[in-house]
Formats: sequence, C-alpha cells, structure tokens
Amino acid sequence: MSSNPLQIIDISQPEQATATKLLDAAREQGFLFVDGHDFTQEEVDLLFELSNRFFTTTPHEEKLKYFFDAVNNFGYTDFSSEQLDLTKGRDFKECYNFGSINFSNGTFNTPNPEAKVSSPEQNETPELLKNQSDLIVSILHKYHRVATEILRLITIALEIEDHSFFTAKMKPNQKNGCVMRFLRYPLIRDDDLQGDSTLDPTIRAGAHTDYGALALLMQRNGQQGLELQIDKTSEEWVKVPFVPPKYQGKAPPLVVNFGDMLSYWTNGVLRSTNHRVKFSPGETRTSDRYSIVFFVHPDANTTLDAVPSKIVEDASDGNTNPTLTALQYLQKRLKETYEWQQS
Ligand SMILES: O=C(O)CCC(=O)C(=O)O
Ligand SMILES: [Fe+2]
Repeated sequence: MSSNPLQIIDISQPEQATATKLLDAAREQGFLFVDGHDFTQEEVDLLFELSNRFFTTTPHEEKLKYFFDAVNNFGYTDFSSEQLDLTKGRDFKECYNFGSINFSNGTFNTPNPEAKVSSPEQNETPELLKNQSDLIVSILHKYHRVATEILRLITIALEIEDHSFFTAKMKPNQKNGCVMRFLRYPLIRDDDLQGDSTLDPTIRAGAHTDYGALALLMQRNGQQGLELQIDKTSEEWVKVPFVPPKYQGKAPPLVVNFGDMLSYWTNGVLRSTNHRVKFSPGETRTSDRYSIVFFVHPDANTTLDAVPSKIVEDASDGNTNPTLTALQYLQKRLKETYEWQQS
C-alpha cells in the first residue's frame, strides 16, 4: 500500500479529542478518512455490485433516457458531458445521481413538477435501481447520520455554543441538495483525444473543488485514482490510497472532504482542497474505478452568515462575506464556472 498522507479519524471515539483532530485535518488538509461509521462491508459490496450491474448491463441508449435533469437533481450523466478542468479535456466517466432525497420518509428521485424533461423516463428511476430501494434508502440514512455527526463534531471544535448549528439546517424532510452519486471511470478510454496534444487522456475527472458542504466517498481496493493538492505551496499531487476496514464486518473508512460552501461559511477555516482522478501511465491497473460519493448540502434556504465561532471570527480578513442562501451560493458558483469557461 502506498503511504497515506491523510489522517484516519474514528468518530466513535471520545468526542472532544475527536473533534479537535477533525478540525485540525479540515484546516490543514481539507481531506481525511472517517472511521467508526455504521456501514457494513456486506451492504457496501451490494451497493457497488448494483452500480456495476447498472453501468455494465444497461444499454447506452437506455441510460440516456434517464438523463440527469438539474431541476429534478437526479439521473444519468454520460461520458464526456462534464469537464471539471477545461485545460485537460472532458471527464471520461459516467455517473448516476440519486437526488431529491427526503430523509424522514426515505424517498428519493421524486420528480419536480418544474423540471422540463424531454423524455418521461427522466422523471423515473431505472427499474434495476428502483428494485433495490431498500438497500439505497438504508445507505442514504447512514450517509445522513455520519454527515450530521461530522458536522456536530465540527461545532464542538469550533466552539459554537449550539451543537446543532449545522444539523438544524439539514432538516430530514426539507428541500436540500444532498445527492448520492455512483461513478464509473472505465479502464480503457475509447473517446478521441488525439486531436489536441494539450489535453491529458489520463485525467478521468479534472481538478476541482466541491461546491457543497461535505463529500463522503467510498472507493474499492485496487481501484485508486483520487489525487489531492494538499501542499498549499506547491503544485504537487498526492495519491489517496485504499485503507482497509478497521472493524470486523465494517466497510473501510470513508474519504471525507470539505466543500466550498463550508469554507465560505467559516471564513476559510475549513479548507476546500483541489482534487482530481487520474489513471497514471505505467500504473498496473486491471479494472475500472468505481466510486460512490454522497454530497452534503444544507437546506436550500439556509443563510450562510459566518458561523458564530471565535475561531471563525479570528480568521476573518475584515471583509464580510455577503449573506447568501445555500441555493444562491450554489447558483453563484455555477455562474462563476460558466464565466471562467467563457474567458
Ligand atoms: O471518484 C472520485 O474519487 C472523486 C469524485 C469527485 O471528486 C467528485 O465527483 O466530485
Ligand atoms: Fe470532487
């Protein structure tokens, strides 16, 4: 196993020491491994098998009927339709997003009447996935639980008096942007990047930071590829290894990163770190990379005023961030991305 640049923090351990370690990792690296979660190896295996079955047995034209709709916030994303880093070519990956999640009644992919879908299937979940809704709902609940525990520990470390400061803004039945995403990066890249020598075909997801609050990622042994720019003073990329489970029967620790929204909300105390997925030349790689990510967003109408913490206050550069809601913040970031693409 390659060396591990990240801390492994067990959130089932005594809270004050755990909270302090969590904040240190969030400030310094923006990424860490989280252990002490509820996921079993068995259910995570079943989830990855489901993802594998969906991507490899569904005909391409069938997948396209379920194409991602941003208003619905769920569906399929095709190869080369996302480009996280414009200088490196399009991302060679396919994804399926589960969204419109209501954590209290366990529903997901609920069609939004405002979505202007071009095929009726865009309001549906593919049969193969729908048939496994018990597994999906159980996983979504566990993801929600671990995310809210991490956010509670962060309030303790930031000395925010109200330990429900973040979690109160993630009401289980409110409109939120939380998404669970299946990703597949095929081993063999069969699109055509030959025409432009400035593009790098080994990049599978271009360098980016995540927009939301937190991302919680599951990866598989032998399918690494995630790389981070941890060192603020260099352009160096470091690889994230696979870390095996610590507890018998439990799944490996989750790779957790803090997103731009939490960074904004805390005057940059929590770091949102640049990352990418790359299949490096010369690596002995025998399979596709499958990963599963849960993106955590607070409820749409949450106002992102600086959190009430002395640590956050002390980090201020004197300029007050404009008050934005979580939804406005997301729209602003998407607009910035768009403008950057125009320049
Ligand atoms: O697949 C991975 O390891 C990373 C995915 C990712 O960074 C993203 O989807 O934002
Ligand atoms: Fe990401």
